Parts: sequence; structure tokens; C-alpha cells
Amino acid sequence: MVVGAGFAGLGAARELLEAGLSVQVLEARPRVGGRTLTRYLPDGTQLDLGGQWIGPTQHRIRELVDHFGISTYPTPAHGDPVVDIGGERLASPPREVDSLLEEIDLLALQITPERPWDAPEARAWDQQTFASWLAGTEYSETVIRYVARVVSGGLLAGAPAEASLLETLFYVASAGGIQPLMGYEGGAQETRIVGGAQSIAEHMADELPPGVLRLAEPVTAVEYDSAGARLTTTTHTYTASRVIVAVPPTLAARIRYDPPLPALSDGALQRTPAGGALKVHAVYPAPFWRDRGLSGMSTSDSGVLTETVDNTPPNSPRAVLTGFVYGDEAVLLRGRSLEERRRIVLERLGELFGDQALSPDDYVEFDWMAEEWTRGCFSGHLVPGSTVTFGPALRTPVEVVHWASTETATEWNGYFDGAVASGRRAAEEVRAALGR
Ligand SMILES: Cc1cc2nc3c(=O)[nH]c(=O)nc-3n(C[C@H](O)[C@H](O)[C@H](O)COP(=O)(O)OP(=O)(O)OC[C@H]3O[C@@H](n4cnc5c(N)ncnc54)[C@H](O)[C@@H]3O)c2cc1C
Repeated sequence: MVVGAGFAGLGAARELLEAGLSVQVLEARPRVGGRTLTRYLPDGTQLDLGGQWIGPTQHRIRELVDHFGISTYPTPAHGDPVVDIGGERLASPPREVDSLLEEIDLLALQITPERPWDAPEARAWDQQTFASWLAGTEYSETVIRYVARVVSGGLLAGAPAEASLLETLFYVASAGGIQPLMGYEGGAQETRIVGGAQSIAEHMADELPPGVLRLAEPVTAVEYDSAGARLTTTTHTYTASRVIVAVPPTLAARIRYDPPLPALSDGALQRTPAGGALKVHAVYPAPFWRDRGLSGMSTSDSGVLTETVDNTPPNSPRAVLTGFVYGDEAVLLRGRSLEERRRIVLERLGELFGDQALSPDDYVEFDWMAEEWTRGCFSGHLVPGSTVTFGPALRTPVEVVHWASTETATEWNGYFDGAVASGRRAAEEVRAALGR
């Protein structure tokens, strides 16, 4: 039995079916895809409200894209990016930013992603936040502020004081370095999906035999012992020899377990809250920024939008600028009305790309924090001081209960690819346990 039909759950189900096991996938929402959600405006303009990119070293998700014959396209980059740092506008970050990022990369080399808690300085790094480590470096306040925003925000979707240095380094190590993580060309933001990223999950679901997937069935309780489990949903009960809980830890923690989970497992779930990014879209008749020689990509050490990108799909009726809000800015913005949020975001787009940005045809946002079955994005991370103690429990099975979700991945943690990997790993555990 698999709980959750995101990439982790669907990936697990594929593997189990291939091994000849019988599977049922129970999904809370009336749709598959979890943290992907592709929406079309009435004129056909496509928006990816959740995850959207895949990168060249994300082989598992790429395999699926190729398997289903899904077309992809490079992230549009017609012109120069804007780097707004220390009140200056540059076309690329200053040298000091690169050297601070290199230092982070070097530290990440000391991490084995399968066992970050074994790093020589793991305990000290776990007890230090990324913010406090940055503050102790010799870089200027401007460089530190910029790196804090693009790393903690752009990668972990939080504020730099919310993640430990160890968790930040683990995240970098799990992706193979800063460049694969942050880059467009050659990095995790290189490629987009024609038809939107949710279509990959929909293809995976379509391939499941009839009756395997049960939508709109939130699992509320898992009773388990060494022989099997009984799952209760809002409408049915099911029995299973093994269960893969393929939902973000913060939601796995809201399921009732009987007997209660062991302290370390429960503690790990409790200590892995979801990030708090906001992704916003402004839709224009045409990509006016390209006429000004701008790519639409920007990174800023100030203002509400840490990052923006030209999100216009090929042959789109209209152009799309997408912005990302992280950390304290995201918290503050959430306290405002939609009208105020729209004004604040558009004013910032206007500062970055000119007055035409002030009046889009449409302004669309989607708050994953307010989604009952997600509760935040991009993904969850162990809070400072908890990776060494609770990290191992995040994916250690409890009797017949196994754990998946991108948060449990050791490669591309936080990404589609990590989610698929986690589902496969959990399926492999089940296969081994059942002797298949
Ligand atoms: C705005 C945003 C931008 C992102 N950008 C990217 C990107 O560009 N590239 C990338 O690779 N990743 C990106 N990500 C992250 C990526 O979307 C996730 O890593 C990935 O989709 C997680 O898959 P998952 O299966 O682990 O979890 P989820 O997708 O969260 O799937 C879990 C599923 O479980 C269901 N569920 C929850 N609780 C229950 C329950 N009790 N019973 C039954 N079902 C339940 C949920 O409804 C959901 O369908 C982004 C995410 C967001 C939100």
C-alpha cells in the first residue's frame, strides 16, 4: 500500500508493480502530482504553479520524461540577467559571491549525502545555523546578504537562520554541488516540460493498472505490527503487508499511528517542517523585457523577489514573468491582502524590468503553505540541531511502515528526481522484506 501520489508514491508503485507485487495508491487529493500543479488560463497560457524544472544530472526524472515521450524546452534566456546587489545592477554576481559559494561547495565535499551525520564536524555544523556561519566569514555584509538569500531562499525556501549549516551542506552535497543546484544551463533550472511538470505524474498514473490509484482518499490512520498494517482513510479501510508513506514529513506526522511511532521516528517527522516559498506569476501580452535586452532572470539582495525568471512556454499566447519570495519577505507578504501583495510584487517587477511590468493582464499566485495536503514548499528540512540525532530515523522503516518523499532522498533531495529516487528506495526495501 502506498500513501500519496506525488513522484515518490507513483515511483514506488511503478517499482512494486514491476516486481509483480500487488499495489494500491491512496491519494488525499482528487488529482495526482502533489507539489506539481499545471494550470491553463482561459486563452491557453500555461502556468506551472508548483515544481517546473528538471536538470541534466537528474537522470531518474529524465528517464520518465523520455519514457513517456514528453517534450522539453530550455528555460528562455533572451538577454542579460539582472543581479541587483548592494544597490548596484550587474550582469553577473561579483567575484566575492563566487568565492563564498566555492567555500560552501568545499565544505559540502566533506558530506556523504547518505550519512551527513558522520561528517567530521557534523555535530558543530548541526548546532550552527547557516546565518551564524555566514556571519562568521570575512565577506562583506552585502555579499553575505546576497548569498544568504539565494542559497537559503532559492534552495531551501527559508530564511538562513532556519536551517543548520549541516542541513544546508547536505542539500548541496545531495545535488552534487552549488553549480548543479543553482545554475540554469547545466543546472537544475535548465529544462522545462512541454505541457507542464504535472503531466509527468499524470502519465505515471495513467500507466497504473485500473483500480490501483484511489483519489480523494486521505489516509488518517495506520495500525501496524510486524505482520502487516491496516490503513484507514476518510471512506474505507485497507489491509496491507507493507506500507510506503510517500508524503512530506510534516504530513506523515499528522497521520495517527497505532502503536505510536518510536520516539526517534516521530521526532524526525516533527522536526522536518516545510519551507515557505511563494511563487508568483505576472502575465503580459508580450515578453517586453526581451526588447530591453533582458532575460527576465534576476537575483536580488533586496526587495520582495529574491529571484525572477522568464517563464513563457514556447508558442504561448502570452508572456509570463515568474517571481519567488522567500524567508521573512514571504512571511510578511502572507500577512497582506491579495491586492497589497499584487501591488508590492508588481512594483518590484517594475523596478527590475521597467514600468510595463506594473500592469500585467493577469497576476496569479498559489500558496503551497495554505494547501492542506502540502503545507509549504519547496520541501521540508530538519531544523537546526536535529540532523545528527533524528536524521537517520527519517527513512528508517518502523516494522512494516516505510518512508518515501523527496525529503528522504540522498540524491537531489528536495527535487522531483529525489522524490522518484526515494520511492524506488522504499519499494526496494519492501521487495527485499517480502523476498521478491
Ligand atoms: C512552488 C514549487 C516549486 C518547485 N520547483 C521545483 C522544480 O523546479 N524542480 C524540482 O525538481 N522540484 C521542484 N519543487 C519540489 C518538487 O515539487 C518536490 O520535490 C516533489 O514534487 C515532491 O514529491 P513527493 O512525492 O516527495 O511529495 P508530494 O509531491 O508532496 O506528494 C505527496 C502526495 O501525498 C499526498 N498526501 C499527503 N498527505 C496524505 C495523506 N494523509 N493521505 C493520502 N495522501 C496524502 C499529497 O496530496 C501529495 O499528492 C518545487 C515545489 C514547489 C511547491
